[in-house]
Amino acid sequence: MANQPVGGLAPTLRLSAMPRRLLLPLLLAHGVVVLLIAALAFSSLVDSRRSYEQRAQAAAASRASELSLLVSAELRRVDLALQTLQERLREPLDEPALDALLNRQRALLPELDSLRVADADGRVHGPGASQAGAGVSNADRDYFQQARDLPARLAVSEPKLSRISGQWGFTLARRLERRDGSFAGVVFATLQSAHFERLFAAVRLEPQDSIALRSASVRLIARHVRNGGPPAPLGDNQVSDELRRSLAAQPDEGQYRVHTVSDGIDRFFGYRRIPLSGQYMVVGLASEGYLAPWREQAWLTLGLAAMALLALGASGVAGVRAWRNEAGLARRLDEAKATYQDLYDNAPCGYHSLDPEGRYLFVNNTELGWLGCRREELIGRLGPADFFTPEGQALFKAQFPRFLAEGEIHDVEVELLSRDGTRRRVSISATALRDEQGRILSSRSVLFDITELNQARQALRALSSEQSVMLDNELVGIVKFKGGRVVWLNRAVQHMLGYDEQQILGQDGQLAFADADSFGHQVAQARAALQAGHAYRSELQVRRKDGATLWLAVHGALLSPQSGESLWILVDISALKQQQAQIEHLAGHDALTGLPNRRLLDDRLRQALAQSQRDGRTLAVAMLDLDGFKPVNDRLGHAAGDQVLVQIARRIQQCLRAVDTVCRVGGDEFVLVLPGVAKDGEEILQRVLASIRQPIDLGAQWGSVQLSASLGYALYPQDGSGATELLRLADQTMYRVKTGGRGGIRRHAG
Ligand SMILES: Nc1nc2c(ncn2[C@@H]2O[C@H](COP(=O)(O)OP(=O)(O)OP(=O)(O)O)[C@@H](O)[C@H]2O)c(=O)[nH]1
Repeated sequence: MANQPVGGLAPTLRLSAMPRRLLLPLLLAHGVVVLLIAALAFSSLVDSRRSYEQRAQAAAASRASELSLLVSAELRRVDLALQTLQERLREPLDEPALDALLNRQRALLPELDSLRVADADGRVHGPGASQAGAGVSNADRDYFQQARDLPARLAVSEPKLSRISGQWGFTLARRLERRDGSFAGVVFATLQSAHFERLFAAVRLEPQDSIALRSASVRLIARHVRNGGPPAPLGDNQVSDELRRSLAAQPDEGQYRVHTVSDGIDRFFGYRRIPLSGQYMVVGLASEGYLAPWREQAWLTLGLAAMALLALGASGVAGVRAWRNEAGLARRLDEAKATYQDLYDNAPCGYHSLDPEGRYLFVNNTELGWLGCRREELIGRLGPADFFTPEGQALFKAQFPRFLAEGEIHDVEVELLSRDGTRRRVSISATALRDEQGRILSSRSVLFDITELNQARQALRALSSEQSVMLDNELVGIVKFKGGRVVWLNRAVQHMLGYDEQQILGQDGQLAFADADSFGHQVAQARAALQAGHAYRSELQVRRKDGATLWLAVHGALLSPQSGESLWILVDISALKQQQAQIEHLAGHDALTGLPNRRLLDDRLRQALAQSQRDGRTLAVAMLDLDGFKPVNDRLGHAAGDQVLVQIARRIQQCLRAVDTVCRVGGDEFVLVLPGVAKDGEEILQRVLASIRQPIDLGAQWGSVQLSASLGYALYPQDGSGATELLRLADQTMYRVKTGGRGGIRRHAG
């Protein structure tokens, strides 16, 4: 099963997918908007251009109409003149009169190239006619024939090159009739193309606009293009097909658009037929001029569209960058999510979220491992309480109301029982997530495995209790000093010293010492050792509260140089000391009689010698051997012999002074050391022998015995100077007594 998303992080992390999903629609939307703007701009421009074109065509038609009126007015004036002449010439005039009449009329029409009359044969009359073309017949001219054949109408010629002036123009003519109505010729006026060209030049035009006057058969009469262009092919009837088609459909007026062949310029044309002459006024407005505002508008529109597209492009780029950034952010968020998921799942603690019924919503891998379950076995089905031991469940029940009330619990310790029966002690802390009404929606918990901690804690507890027992024992005193004052002590110390705790706390320890000097001496020694980093060991004889003394083995160590705390262990070694004394006593004394033995004799004798050497007084060393002791043993037994020895020893002691020493050095041999004897000390020795000779009562079992002793002695410094020598001399002397009959006393005699 795939890892579930980390509970609280999941909603945030899911946002990261949104920009990626939206990118394509966003780009498409950008594309649509771009197309829309382009389409709008295009459509606007097309509409606008069409409008400009329509306006151009309308303007062309309008201009054509205006100019046709202008030309028509010109022609009408000429026609009026022709009609006037028509009337006046009903009566034949002689040449001079005719010339005068024509001149008067011509003076009124300066635009005319010529105003003449042709007789019925076509011969021209009038001013300048004879010079210009005498004898020439105009009877072949179209206007002549028209005027002759159509009496009521103004005859209009096709454009022609004047035979007289050599200029292009056309002729208007009227029939002349005599009074009887017979044909008398024609009166005709010629207008030069140049006149119309000048007329047209006065019209305000754009540079490439054109104005043309064409005959009824569309031959070019006059043409004006403001900025010139190729020479006009006057008299030519080469026109565009569009014009011909338009004229076929609309002979009086119309519009069309065409690419002018002669100068290659695109124009909107309007034409208007001049009713009087049947000629056509054709005005061409160059698209370049007429569409100039549209072009400006087009540029403006295109500029705005371009700016809009740029802005859109920029926003698109920014959007893509933002997406990239967001994609990067999403990737980082995904990585962070993976990291957190990993942390969540593999954290060294258990995490879970529960629904309000206490069932798992989320659980991490660590906790799953603890429970020995798969995630799908738990989610929505079981809760952690299902894995608690009965004690844990009881604790959970007890804690749950508090959790509901406070919304959190901390460090509740329970035991989890995994599927395989493994017990694991965990510490649970949980917080509740509530809705606005305060109802619990879910809870989040963290569980720490404290199995080892608990074991350590139990071990520590056991150790602590062991330590308490140890510390609280009655035998080993433990006391802690800080700053030279007792800050803690155990009961053993109280028992040892006979003080209660409060009497010792805060004291410096002097109360256990007999005097301030010995205390000060100990403190100085201990301080020196501790400051040198050593433990301090010593055996001290201290004084109890009741005045009794006891021996303590003291072991002190500095706990912390910074705090100056030291711990002291006190062991009551009074009994040990006593035993030591006994052992030492035994080592130096005879076990049966309690008298010093030979080992101690050496010390005592040397001490006595030294003393005698110092004070110059006489030292007597005597060797005493019982007489007939063996028979006591033999007769009464060894035990009786022992009793005899004990009593003899006591008697000797009783005879001696405190400064004297009696040692048992053999079975029934004794050495007596008598320092500072007056004369030779024999008096004391005699008293000893007398004491020995008294009957010895051995009780009902053995009765009494009576013994004597032989004693030989030597004096220091008179007889010898060293201990060995004195002993040897005394021994030799005693043997002499023995051999001399026993039971006597004798001094070594040189
Ligand atoms: N009961 C007893 N007898 C001991 C002890 N030490 C030695 N003896 C005995 O003391 C006796 C000493 O021998 P001797 O000195 O020859 O005995 P004596 O009978 O006094 O002889 P003289 O010195 O020659 O008079 C021996 O029999 C030892 O066995 C002891 O501690 N207790």
